[in-house]
Order: sequence, then C-alpha cells, then structure tokens
Amino acid sequence: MKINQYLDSTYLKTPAQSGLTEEQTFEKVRELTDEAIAYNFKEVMIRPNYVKLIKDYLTAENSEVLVGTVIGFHEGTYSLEAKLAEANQAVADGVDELDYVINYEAFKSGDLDLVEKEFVEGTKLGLHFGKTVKWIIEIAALTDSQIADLTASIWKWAQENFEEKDFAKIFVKSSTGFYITEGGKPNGATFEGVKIMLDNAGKLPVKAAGGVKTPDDAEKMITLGIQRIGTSAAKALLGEGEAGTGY
Ligand SMILES: O=C[C@H](O)COP(=O)(O)O
Repeated sequence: MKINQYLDSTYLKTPAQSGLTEEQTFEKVRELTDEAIAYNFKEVMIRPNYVKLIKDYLTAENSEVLVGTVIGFHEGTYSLEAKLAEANQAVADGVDELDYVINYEAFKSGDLDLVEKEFVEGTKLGLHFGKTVKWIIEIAALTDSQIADLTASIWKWAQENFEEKDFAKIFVKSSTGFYITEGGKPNGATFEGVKIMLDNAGKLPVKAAGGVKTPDDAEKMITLGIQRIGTSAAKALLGEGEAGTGY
C-alpha cells in the first residue's frame, strides 16, 4: 500500500521540550521538510512560528507539499480570540491547513456552547480562506462515550453550519501526541478510539495522530477508514529505518 499521501510529517517540540536550541530546532524543521519533499508526503505539520519560512522554502522548491500548523496547542484551553488570532496569523504566513485543539476540557465540563462556538468560528475562518481545518479532540483525555459524543457533536455542528461541499475540508483528529497519561496508557491514536471517531464522524474525514509508529499501524488505520495520519516517524511508516524512530 502506498501511504505517502496520507502522511502529515510532524515536528512540534519546542526547544524547551526537546532541549535543542532555537537554531537546532529550525534545522530539524528544515530536515523534516526536505524529507517530505523527497518522499512526497502530503504535508509538514510544524509550529506556527515556522510557517512563513517553510512555506517560502517549499514555494522556492516548487513543491506541492502542504504546510500545516497547530492552533491552541497543546492544551486547547486558550480563548476563542487567542485561537482566531493565531489562525489569522498562520493564514497571513501562508499556511495550508489549520489543526485546532478543541477545548476538550470545556466539553468535559459540559460547556457545549463554548465548544460549538469555537468550532463554528474557527472552521469559518479556515474555509473563508480556502484552508482545510482539523479539530483535535484529544481522545486520551476522553472516555469512549465522550469520544463518540464529541465527534457526533462536531458532525452535527458541521451539518448545521456548513455545506456538503465543505465537509471534506473539516477533519476530526484524534490527538496532539503531547497529552500526559498515567500508567503507560497510550496518549495517541488507538485503533479502538479511532474506530469510535469513524463511527460518529458522518461525512467528515478523520485524522489519526500520535503513536502511529509502524507500517502495520498505518495500514490498519487506513483500512479502518482514516484519511490522514499525523506522525513524527513518517519514514518508519514506509518501512524505512527502524520502526518507531523519527523526529
Ligand atoms: O501528529 C501529531 C503528533 O504530535 C505526532 O505524534 P508521534 O510523535 O507519536 O508520531
């Protein structure tokens, strides 16, 4: 199975998280981008501060690799205004796809109005500029029934606010890859969690992100029905290099 075009090749660690310097971090992002060009990956998924430099670099290289960035990363608890400001800046910098972290804590505490509002406004902003949006629901923070409810709510809000032609540009995404779990519980895209998302997402595409580490994992996710995989080990998913190794 040729999976290159399913892959959002991802590097999201800040210098504080990786222990690298700013310069080394940018070097990593550049390497990730060169690899994405060489392997014809769908997208590079990077922090907002690199969007402009990397978009300009890809344009100069005549590359079709897309640039995606994360909004409200990684906790999702930022205000709607802060998320929209970050998204607007990313659009001005040339981003192709916006991966928003939904305010899943607000959802868990029952503030559905807040979550609906940010979904509608954030999606509107992206679609207005012709961008794809993805909503990260952080499945490791949710019970199975919360995964089902939040995904179904997103599908309901999409139908109420957007048109059929837009649905392919509104993803539901599983995880940030940064959520801290206890007792070795997986923090990323489990097959079970992703299956629940797929069962409740209606016509919206699903992105599995976090913890997809081997060619088998990738193939299984694609067979389940996902449209995109977010991974910091894109080459390993092609069976190149050691399984699970990457950025
Ligand atoms: O797509 C987003 C994730 O941050 C990638 O997670 P990963 O390092 O487990 O592949």
